[in-house]
Amino acid sequence: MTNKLTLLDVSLRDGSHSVRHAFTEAQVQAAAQGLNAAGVPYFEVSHGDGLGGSSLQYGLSAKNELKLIEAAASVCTTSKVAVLLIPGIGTKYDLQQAVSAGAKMVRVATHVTEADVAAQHIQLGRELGLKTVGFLMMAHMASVETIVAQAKRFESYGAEVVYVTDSAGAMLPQDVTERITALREALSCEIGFHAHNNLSMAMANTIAAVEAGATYIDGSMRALGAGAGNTQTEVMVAVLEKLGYHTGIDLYPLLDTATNVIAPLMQQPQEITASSLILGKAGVYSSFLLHAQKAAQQFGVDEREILMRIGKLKAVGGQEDVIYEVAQSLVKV
Ligand SMILES: CC[C@H](O)CC(=O)C(=O)O
Ligand SMILES: [Mn+2]
Repeated sequence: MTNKLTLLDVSLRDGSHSVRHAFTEAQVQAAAQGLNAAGVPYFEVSHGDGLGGSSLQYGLSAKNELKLIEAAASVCTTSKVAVLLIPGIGTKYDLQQAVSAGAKMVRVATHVTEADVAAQHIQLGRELGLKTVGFLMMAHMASVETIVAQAKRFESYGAEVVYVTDSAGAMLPQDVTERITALREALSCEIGFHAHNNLSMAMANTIAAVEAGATYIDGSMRALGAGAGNTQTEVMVAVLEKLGYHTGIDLYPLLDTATNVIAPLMQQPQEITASSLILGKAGVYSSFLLHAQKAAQQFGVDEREILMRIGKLKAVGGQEDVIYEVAQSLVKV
């Protein structure tokens, strides 16, 4: 088994949820400069919900994401800019625009049982010469057999890497090991893993993933991401190197960027709060957290109750409007 890993930093995309999609060009460019100096192979830039996500349903972006992609790409000599594309939110046209702005990788994301909606977008990624990745979200909601079947679809469309995505931060190391091992056995392409820290399992799950054969791993600086955030990139580099893996990343420029660029822009500490813990416990999409907080305030109800109900309803990405319906139903008359 190889000990070489490819790290992808999601601070400037998953972190967009945490700052309510308010990144500026200057912030993105400063972070991009640091990631490039550290030799991080790929980093993602876009609205938190991917290309085309800026909307009332998901939250309006302060700045045009194409300008953010351009600002990032213009300072990269070795690192490559990645974009997330959720079919139905982003379009093929959005992807073409992102490529003109400098994107070199696309991650086409679907709910874990809906890989079939990604065929055209994955094919387009390959036609455009992008590194093309399939991203199976809410992976805790499907059995190992289902994930394998869905991942095979991504691979058949042309995905070069398939990710297991723990969107709700609900998985335990054993769940990760089972899923990555099964994909490793069933697929020829590389396997990736994306964690959320809602149950404080992000690093443990990341280690389980690489030990089971994942070679693409996500993280975010200072853990800046939805819910309790992601595996912390700078910590992950130190831990993985200590375990004998090779990331090719220079730790000091990464630490400087986390300290001087990311920490000052954070709107709240990236910690495990009562509500982010409930995300993990109930298996709720991490990006629902701030929407649930807003709905709880608006209707005067307990945000933990909203999240528990959302978990029972098995709501998935794209159903943010259900959060407000649930909040309203909890109002005592
Ligand atoms: C809303 C898209 C989502 O944030 C993608 C992702 O990072 C995940 O599912 O964890
Ligand atoms: Mn995420």
